[in-house]
Amino acid sequence: MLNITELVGGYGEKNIVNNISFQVEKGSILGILGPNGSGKSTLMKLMSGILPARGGKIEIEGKSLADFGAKELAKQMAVLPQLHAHAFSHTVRETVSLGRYPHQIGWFSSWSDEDEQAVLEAMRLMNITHYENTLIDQLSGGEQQRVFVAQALAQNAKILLLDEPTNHLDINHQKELLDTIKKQAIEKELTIVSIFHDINIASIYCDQLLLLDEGRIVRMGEPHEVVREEDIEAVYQTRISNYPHPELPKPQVTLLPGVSRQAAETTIRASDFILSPQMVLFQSQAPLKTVSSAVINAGAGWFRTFINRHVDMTYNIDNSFIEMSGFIEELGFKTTDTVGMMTAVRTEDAIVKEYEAPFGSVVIAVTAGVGNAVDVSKALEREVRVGTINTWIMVNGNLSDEAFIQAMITATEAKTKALHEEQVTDPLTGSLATGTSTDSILVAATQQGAHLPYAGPITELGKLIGSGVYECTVKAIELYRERKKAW
Ligand SMILES: Nc1ncnc2c1ncn2[C@@H]1O[C@H](COP(=O)(O)OP(=O)(O)OP(=O)(O)O)[C@@H](O)[C@H]1O
Repeated sequence: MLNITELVGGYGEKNIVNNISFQVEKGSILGILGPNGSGKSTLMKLMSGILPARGGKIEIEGKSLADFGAKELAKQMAVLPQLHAHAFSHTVRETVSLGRYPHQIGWFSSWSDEDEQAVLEAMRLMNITHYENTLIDQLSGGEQQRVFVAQALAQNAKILLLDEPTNHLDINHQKELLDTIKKQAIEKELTIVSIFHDINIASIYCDQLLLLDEGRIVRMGEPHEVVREEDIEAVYQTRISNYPHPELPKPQVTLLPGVSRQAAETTIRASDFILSPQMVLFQSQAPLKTVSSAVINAGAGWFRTFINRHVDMTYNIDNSFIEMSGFIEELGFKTTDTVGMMTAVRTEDAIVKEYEAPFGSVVIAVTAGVGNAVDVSKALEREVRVGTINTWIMVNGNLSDEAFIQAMITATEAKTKALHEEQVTDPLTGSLATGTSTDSILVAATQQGAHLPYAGPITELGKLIGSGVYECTVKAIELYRERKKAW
């Protein structure tokens, strides 16, 4: 375990690092974050003993750094510095072999099998074995970086201090290198401290993060405790936004640019919806922020083309995503820019209406087939039959995340109320239906104009969504029934 207590140090008259205390457990990675000049490299230099501390303690397994001889310390701690000065050129193998110097005895070479194995293993881990006889000077920056990490690994020290290990590396090599380092930390119980400029990568790979500003700790803890909008914005003095990693509980940040091309002013109009037997189509001038349960591009994203495609009742394709993508591309649209839904209902019968309010307006579009409606409270007792009500809520306004979710709740309640009003029953249970078995919903917004933080029925927006979805769903059901009668 590495234990730092009230560490102070700097250059000349000035203390750069002030009163820093933390511990790093075996098998874990601590990431150091902080803006340029915040003292990250100085802290590393103090921890490695390259720069003598002016106050505080650095202990490895309870033993003070000052009590280690140089070679003894090098067996405990390997350092990957930020800059590599080469007085003369070595081959890759020679450079990696330098990592073994703490293990050499006496003045004359005592190269052992263990040394050889450590060098081969380090080159293998960093995937540089094929360069072993190449001169360092002839490698790219990223390749050189992997050689220096290999040198640190060959040292077989229990503590690794890394200053921007992924500097110069492309995204795949960043991942490869950090996967390897993480694996080594876990399997060999290494203690790793690393400086990162990339907050997202640090969040993904580190167990603990330490955020430095002007030589002091602003915050330390697990990534969710440190990668917070307020702290990152204050320390880096830039606007950012937090978002969740799609697969891991590791918060991520993204920049909010100070300069960007002004988005074209966009208004969603019911009159711009095109209804045909093939589909309901709406194309926006600018991308709309969208959350949906569509077949194509479900979830959250920004899209310009919105399709509710008519398919035959018998449509049953294993990979509907690929088939639907083909349909979209054949029409000349881009799948990456399109939200696509399907329905067996006649799409030319879609109900599309526009509702005005002081804040802006909402366009609701509904297709409803209720022949196989479902009483969801009895869903466990009944077999599943396909049926679809597709509801789109498109808002000329700027919605918060809460508003997107509340819009879905409000719309779902309004849909169910419409089914009750129309006395739609579940054909299998005979009770009042609440929806159908594969209903889909979409909320999209221009994110321009009025800020709309909420969309429950207590708000103007919620009132429009509630009454609009109710009205459109009632009309869509009535039209669906008329068509059925006519057949
Ligand atoms: N050898 C030195 N002599 C005097 N001052 C130094 C020396 N090295 C660094 N400094 C100063 O110490 C402060 C902290 O520098 P340090 O390199 O530790 O920051 P850092 O957080 O690693 O920055 P970066 O992200 O730019 O690498 C800076 O103001 C820097 O000018």
